[in-house]
Amino acid sequence: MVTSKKRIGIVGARGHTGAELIRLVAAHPALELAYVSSRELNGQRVEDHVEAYKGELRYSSPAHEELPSLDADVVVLALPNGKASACVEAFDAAGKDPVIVDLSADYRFDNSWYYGLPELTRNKWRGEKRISNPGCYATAIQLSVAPLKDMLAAPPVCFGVSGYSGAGATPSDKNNPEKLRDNLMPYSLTGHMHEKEASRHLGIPVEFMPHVAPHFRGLTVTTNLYLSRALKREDVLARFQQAYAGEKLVCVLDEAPWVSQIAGKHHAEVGGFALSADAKRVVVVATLDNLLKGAATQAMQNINRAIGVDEYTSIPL
Ligand SMILES: NC(=O)C1=CN([C@@H]2O[C@H](COP(=O)(O)OP(=O)(O)OC[C@H]3O[C@@H](n4cnc5c(N)ncnc54)[C@H](OP(=O)(O)O)[C@@H]3O)[C@@H](O)[C@H]2O)C=CC1
Ligand SMILES: CC(=O)N[C@@H](CCC(=O)OP(=O)(O)O)C(=O)O
Repeated sequence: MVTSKKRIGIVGARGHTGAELIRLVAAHPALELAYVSSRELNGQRVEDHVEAYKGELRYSSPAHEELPSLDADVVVLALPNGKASACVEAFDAAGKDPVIVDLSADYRFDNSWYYGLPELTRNKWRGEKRISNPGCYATAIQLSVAPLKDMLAAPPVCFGVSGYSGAGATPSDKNNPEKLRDNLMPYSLTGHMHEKEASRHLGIPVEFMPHVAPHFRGLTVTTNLYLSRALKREDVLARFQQAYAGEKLVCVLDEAPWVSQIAGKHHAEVGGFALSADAKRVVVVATLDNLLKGAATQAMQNINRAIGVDEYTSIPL
C-alpha cells in the first residue's frame, strides 16, 4: 500500500513529452508533482495547459543550480539534446542524488547510466538512479530486430516515418504543417542519432533512414532483416511471440500494424513478417506513439521500477 507519495519534478515541461508525463503523473497513486519547469509558461497554471491535471501548481523557471534545492525524489529532464548535463552537474555539485530520468540522447551512450528499454534491458537494471530513456525510433528499431539478432547475415535496414510531434515544439521545417502538407520529408539519411543508439544497444550495426510526415503523432519503422538461413514464417512469428510473451506494452501482430491505430496508445505493435521467395529476407513493421512508448510511457515504466512500484502503474493498458 502507498503510504506517502514521491515528489517528481519535470524540467522542460512545455514540450509534448513533458505534457504527456504530466498526464501520467496526474493519474499516479504514488507520485505527486513537485514542480514543472518552462521558461515560456513561467507563472501560468498547469491546469490551463494540461486538462488531466487538477490542482494549483504553476509552471516555474528555476535555474539549473536551483533544481537540487527543490527536493524532488524523481527528476525528469525533458530538454532538447545537449541541455541535460548542466542539470545533472547541478545535482552532483549539491550532493543530491534523486532518481534522474533523461529523455534526451545525452546519456544513451554512457555506461554509468542505465538504458531503460524495459522489454529488452529490464534484467540489466542494478538499482541505478540515473536512467537514460531511449529514443522513439531507436525503441521501434530494437524491438523489431532483437528477436532475430542472432540470425542476421547483414545489417538490418530500417525505413522510418514519424509524425511531426517527434520534432518537438520548437519551430523548424520538420514540424511546420505547411511544409509537410502532401509531403514526406527525408532527413539525416545516414548517421542519425538513433542509428548509432540502436547499433550500440543491439550490439550490431543497423542502417536507418528517417522521414517526417504530415500526421502529428505516431511512427512506423519498416525493417529489412537479411537472414543467415531460410526460415518459415511461422518460426519468425514464434520467435517474436516468445520474445514478447507476457509483455503488456509490446503486441505481436500477424498483420503489419498501421500508425493511424497507434496514436494515443501506450504500447508498441510489431507485425508483418513478410518473407521473400527464398525465405532469407523478412520484413518487420513496428509502430508506436513517439510521445508515449517512444518517450513518456517508457519513462513512466522506468520511474515505476526505480521507485519500487509495479512497472505499469498509471499506464492505461
Ligand atoms: N518528441 C518526441 O517524440 C520525443 C522526444 N524525445 C526527447 O525528449 C526531449 C523533449 O522533447 P520534446 O518534448 O519533444 O521537446 P520540445 O522541444 O517540445 O520541448 C523541450 C522543452 O525544453 C524547454 N527548452 C527548450 N529549449 C531550451 C533550452 N535551450 N534550455 C532550457 N530549456 C529549453 C522548453 O520549454 P521552455 O522553452 O518554455 O523553457 C520545453 O519545455 C528531447 O530531448 C527529445 O529529443 C524523446 C523521444 C521522443
Ligand atoms: C521527427 C523528428 O525530428 N524526430 C526526432 C526524434 C525524436 C526523438 O526521439 O529524439 P531524441 O533522440 O532526441 O530523444 C529526430 O529525428 O531527431
